[in-house]
Amino acid sequence: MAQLFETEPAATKAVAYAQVALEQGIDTAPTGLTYAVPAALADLKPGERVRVPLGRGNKPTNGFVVELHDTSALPSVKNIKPIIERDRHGVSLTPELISLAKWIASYYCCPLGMVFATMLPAAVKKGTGSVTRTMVGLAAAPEGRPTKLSKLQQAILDTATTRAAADHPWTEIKELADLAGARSVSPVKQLLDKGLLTTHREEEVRSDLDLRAQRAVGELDPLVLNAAQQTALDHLINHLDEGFGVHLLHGVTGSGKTEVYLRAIERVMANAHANGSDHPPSAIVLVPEIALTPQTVGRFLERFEQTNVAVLHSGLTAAQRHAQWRRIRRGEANIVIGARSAIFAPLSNLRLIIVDEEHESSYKQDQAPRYHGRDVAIKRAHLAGIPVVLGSATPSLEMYYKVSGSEFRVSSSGEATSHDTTQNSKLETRNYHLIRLPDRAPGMKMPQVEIIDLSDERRKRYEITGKAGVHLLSLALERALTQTLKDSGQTMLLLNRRGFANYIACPDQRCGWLMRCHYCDVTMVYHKDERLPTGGVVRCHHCEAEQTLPSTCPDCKKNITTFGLGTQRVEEELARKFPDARVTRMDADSMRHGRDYQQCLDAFRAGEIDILVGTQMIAKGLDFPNVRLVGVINADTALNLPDFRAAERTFQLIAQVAGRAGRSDKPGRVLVQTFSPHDPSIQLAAKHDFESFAERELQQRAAVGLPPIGRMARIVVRDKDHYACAERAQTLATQMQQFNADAGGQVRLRGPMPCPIARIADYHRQQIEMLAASAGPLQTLLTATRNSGLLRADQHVAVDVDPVALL
Ligand SMILES: Nc1ncnc2c1ncn2[C@@H]1O[C@H](COP(=O)(O)OP(=O)(O)OP(=O)(O)O)[C@@H](O)[C@H]1O
Ligand SMILES: [Zn+2]
Repeated sequence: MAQLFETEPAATKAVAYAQVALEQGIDTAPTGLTYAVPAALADLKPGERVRVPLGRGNKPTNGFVVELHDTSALPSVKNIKPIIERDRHGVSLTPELISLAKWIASYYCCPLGMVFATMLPAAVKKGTGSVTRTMVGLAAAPEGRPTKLSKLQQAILDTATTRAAADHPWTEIKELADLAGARSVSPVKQLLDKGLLTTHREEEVRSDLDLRAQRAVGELDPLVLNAAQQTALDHLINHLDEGFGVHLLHGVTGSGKTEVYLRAIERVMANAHANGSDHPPSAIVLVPEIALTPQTVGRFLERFEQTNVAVLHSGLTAAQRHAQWRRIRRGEANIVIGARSAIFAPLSNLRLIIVDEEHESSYKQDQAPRYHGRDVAIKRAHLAGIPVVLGSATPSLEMYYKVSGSEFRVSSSGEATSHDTTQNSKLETRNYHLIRLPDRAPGMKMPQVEIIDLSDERRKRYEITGKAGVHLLSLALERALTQTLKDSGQTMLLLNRRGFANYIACPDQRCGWLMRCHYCDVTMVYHKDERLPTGGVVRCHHCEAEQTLPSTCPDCKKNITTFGLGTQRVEEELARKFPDARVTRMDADSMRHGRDYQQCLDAFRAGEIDILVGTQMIAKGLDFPNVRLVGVINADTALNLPDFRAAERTFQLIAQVAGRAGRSDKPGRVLVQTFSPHDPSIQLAAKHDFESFAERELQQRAAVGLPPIGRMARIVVRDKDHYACAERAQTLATQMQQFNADAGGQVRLRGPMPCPIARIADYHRQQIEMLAASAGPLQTLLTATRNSGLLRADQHVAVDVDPVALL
């Protein structure tokens, strides 16, 4: 260290001090470390990405400047290490994003630098695809005496002058020569030698993304909004300049929410000088997973052809993502459509945020920082003082609870009563609005949903055939399929489980052998695969471990049996029963790349597929007018999971997939097969009755203080060593109980206890669950625990605030 100062005193003399948050996240300094700013970097600004030395070995490490100070708050100024250099590609974040990052770091209990790292696409950090071009332009103050110029030299100088006047001061050497009619670049070089032209290096990211190809086709006729759409739009327009507000657009499936978003954005774009900013107005549209929602994206690209749209999602190559980000950062694109992380788009003058399908769990990131894209969107809107629109046919209970100004309070038995929640929520509801689109867009009706009792069905089959056993397709669904095929309509069949069979077992119940993963506490799933000599493979859906299918039980040597449902089995059953139908399966196994979805959906739209079988992937936002039949093979897959949101998920899945039917003037029909025909979430989904479902479910959650009425956080401790895991979890829990008691005991702590899946990928897992009446006490407890050094954000401990996945 000392040497560094002695050898380069002038360059490293500190002109200021910077708080730098390191991307790798340092738990002992969660908000960053102090570094000296050398004279060479005197113009450094907050938000810039820099390289700094770390640790004894001064390992160069990336971080972001959070704040700059004239003096250092640290006692020994001598030992402060200097920043090495700024990011080679000049990457920086806007002040607005710095504020947002600070909130995320504190709310989700994650080191600030890790949040910054998450905000930037990896391709931007690596500079993938960037090339440096040498540009030439007129020299500001030509050196030397004017000399006589050749005709070509003069032509080039004139061209450069004209371009400069037209706001293009810099041109590539070759291009300038071409424009002036010179055959080679030598006259340009001569002018550079004479000092009449000068050079400048410009970085550019090359990528070949053609957004035009992704536009929706058709739908060119301007739609006339129906009354509810118009009311919704008027409401939004009225609030555009009213500052922060959350507007939940609860519109039934096919109610035309997209059209409302489009018009609201049109309005924002038209109002260029609304707030006196130099930058054009901009907007962000979040969609759950772009590969699954190509139609929504297509509609935006179609409508805003003139404006500059950028897309950000995992289907792009690294260079394409980098190029899109640069366009946004430079202000060339001002409408950004993307998945979760697009909420970090570095836009200036942001005026509106839209979160489509806000209930989708894919908005929650499952690694640190474990943020929820929708909630970050709300915070970003709050910081920017602008409206955010959340759209869904099946709103999350979190959002519905907030906007409906619900009367639910945590009951006395739930311990979690607190007066301050009531007051907070009163304050909050003023900014929260509910807009409803109760009917489908003109010309379409909600489909009729029938519930089919599978136990009844089993009995009927037995009476007819004399054979016991479960059939994937009920008689009613079989008949409906036959009819739909005859009418040249299309069908979607949902089964939320991949593979062929999810149980591989010994047929002898006294033996009871069941094939489990070696590394996880779950059963293995059998996948058929004709490309394999064995005809299939047994796979774990949690760690991806694979084995071959055993032919006999390892314990008692009887021939094994496979049972349980899977999409492959449905596909096989359809091939047997409807040999002439064109069937395609759409799940994570059959669709490996973004373009697979695109191809499959294009084929479906073109009518080349009669029956589309798939997991929840097919339930999302798709709009195909010829779908007349939707079948849910088994509505119970999510119902019995050990997760307090099981009913909510079941409701959403059924309501959403049912919503794919009848999206034209032809009526749609939906058949839902279940062993729990009287379950309220299934019953109410069949009636399209979201309100009753929500009221009922909220009442039950209130009774036990669960979210959204109470707030939850969860800590998962994992370790390959069972005892180390249990011990660490116990130490943590004991310490937390103490902190909680010290702070007045406002948090209900549960655990440590094994997670519902107690081992994944050979890691044992223990959890501690926290519930409180509001977020504040959870924050206090987590902060105290972190400050005590017990909550390192390493691979052994995961902190999850507002958890979505509980397994
Ligand atoms: N006012 C209108 N008149 C005629 N058609 C309309 C109108 N508004 C929307 N549509 C059409 O209705 C269909 C459904 O609209 P959209 O996909 O926006 O529904 P949605 O509310 O997003 O539904 P979901 O929640 O199921 O995704 C689209 O094909 C759209 O073009
Ligand atoms: Zn496994």
